[in-house]
Amino acid sequence: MGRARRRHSHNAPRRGLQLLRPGGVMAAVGRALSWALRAGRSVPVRTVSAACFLEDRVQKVNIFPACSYGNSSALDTILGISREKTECALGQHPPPVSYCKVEQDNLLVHQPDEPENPKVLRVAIIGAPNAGKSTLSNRLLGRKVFPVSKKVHTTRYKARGVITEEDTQLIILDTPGLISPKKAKRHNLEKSLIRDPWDSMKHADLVLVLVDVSERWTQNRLSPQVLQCLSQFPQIPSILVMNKVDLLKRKALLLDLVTELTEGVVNGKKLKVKSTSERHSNSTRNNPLQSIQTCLSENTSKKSSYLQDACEVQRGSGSDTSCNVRASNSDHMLEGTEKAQIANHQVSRDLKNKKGWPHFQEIFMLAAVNGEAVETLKKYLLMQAKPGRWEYHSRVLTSQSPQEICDNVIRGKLLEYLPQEVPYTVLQKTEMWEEGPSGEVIILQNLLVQKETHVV
Ligand SMILES: Nc1nc2c(ncn2[C@@H]2O[C@H](COP(=O)(O)OP(=O)(O)OP(=O)(O)O)[C@@H](O)[C@H]2O)c(=O)[nH]1
Repeated sequence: MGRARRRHSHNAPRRGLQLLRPGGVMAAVGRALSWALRAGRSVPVRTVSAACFLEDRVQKVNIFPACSYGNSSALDTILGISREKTECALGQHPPPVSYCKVEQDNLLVHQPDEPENPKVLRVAIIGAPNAGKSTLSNRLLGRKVFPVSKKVHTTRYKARGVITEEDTQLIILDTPGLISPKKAKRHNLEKSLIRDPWDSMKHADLVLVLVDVSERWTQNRLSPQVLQCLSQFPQIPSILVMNKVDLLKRKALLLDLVTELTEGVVNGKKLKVKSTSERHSNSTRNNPLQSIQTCLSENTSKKSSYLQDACEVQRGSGSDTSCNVRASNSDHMLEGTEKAQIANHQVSRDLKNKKGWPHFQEIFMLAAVNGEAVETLKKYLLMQAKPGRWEYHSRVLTSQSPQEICDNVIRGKLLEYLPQEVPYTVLQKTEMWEEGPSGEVIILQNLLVQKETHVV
């Protein structure tokens, strides 16, 4: 879609694309956005799609009747919210970036205002599609800068989020969900979905592997693509983050999952599972895990409440286990040469029976959606930062342009509310981007679909 969008840079719809019709999908999309963004009402839509405010303010989106683009006198009418209300909303939710591209661009090239002894850590977040990478990134940043939806492949390309606290800068590299080139080809997905996670790894000081523990079929194994990524960059320290713990009814299951996902080894030490009852009675045989706690590291501050409630895992003194996974050249993912395909096949075969990674240095369990234990993870990440130059000015929150954020927010909502494959083929075309009377941004975007049937 990204490539197509770049190609399609003008008003006239290209062959195969339809400008959405009055009262058709447009209205449906209008309603979808309206619901999604809790505008509270939907009104007939003619050719204009949506007006929205950046980021958190997007909930103020109105679907409104067409007006002539750039007609500022119409803006007052279509805004539909009072100046006082807007000012209040702006105060509560300052935007993550300036809505003005030039201003954001200037900030991005601005000399970082680093202190005397700056520290930095670049964290690549990788994982299967829908694991919650963007949700976690947003939580860490404390703002919604990355798109989230319940459908897979919401994130289409890598983007950076920046957290600056005191002398430390964390750069969060949010990536598309890892998928195999075969799958990408089958579903005609953009190359960025294959390329970007690998690119992010190249720039990372630490890799955060996110696993959705609520997903029954994949909760106990890392995907072959994740394993491939890890084995390609074994020198980069990695941590395992088990997400969506809130959805897990039986928290004790976490204990088994940790063992499988780590092959029973964390930070070079064998995990020794010990029940709480064993601690008290010195006998596990007759006492299955009942009330269990975890203690994955000596650093107790890293424990999440889930871990504490779930199980106790004690590190034994065993030595590091060797990993049989052979590294492959990531370039083969991009070039698609015959040699690369053979290498890829070989690695896939090697990884086929492998489920976990025995080189994680820490484990976290959290629920990104409600922020549970995310602060603990953030503190840990800040502590991992090493002396190094900041990359961004402390006022930068993301490397994305305002337009990219807006496109993402709307795409996230389309994915959330339009059925099946429809949102994957919608092209977004921004027609208007203007400041409203109270400093809010009014954005009009046309949504273009590929099939006649999607118009109705
Ligand atoms: N219950 C629950 N849902 C979560 C949690 N974290 C994320 N989600 C939901 O999972 C879905 C996917 O989240 P995303 O952040 O878009 O996942 P992603 O890994 O970025 O997805 P891709 O763009 O496909 O790579 C959304 O509906 C989130 O609200 C969590 O901790 N608990």
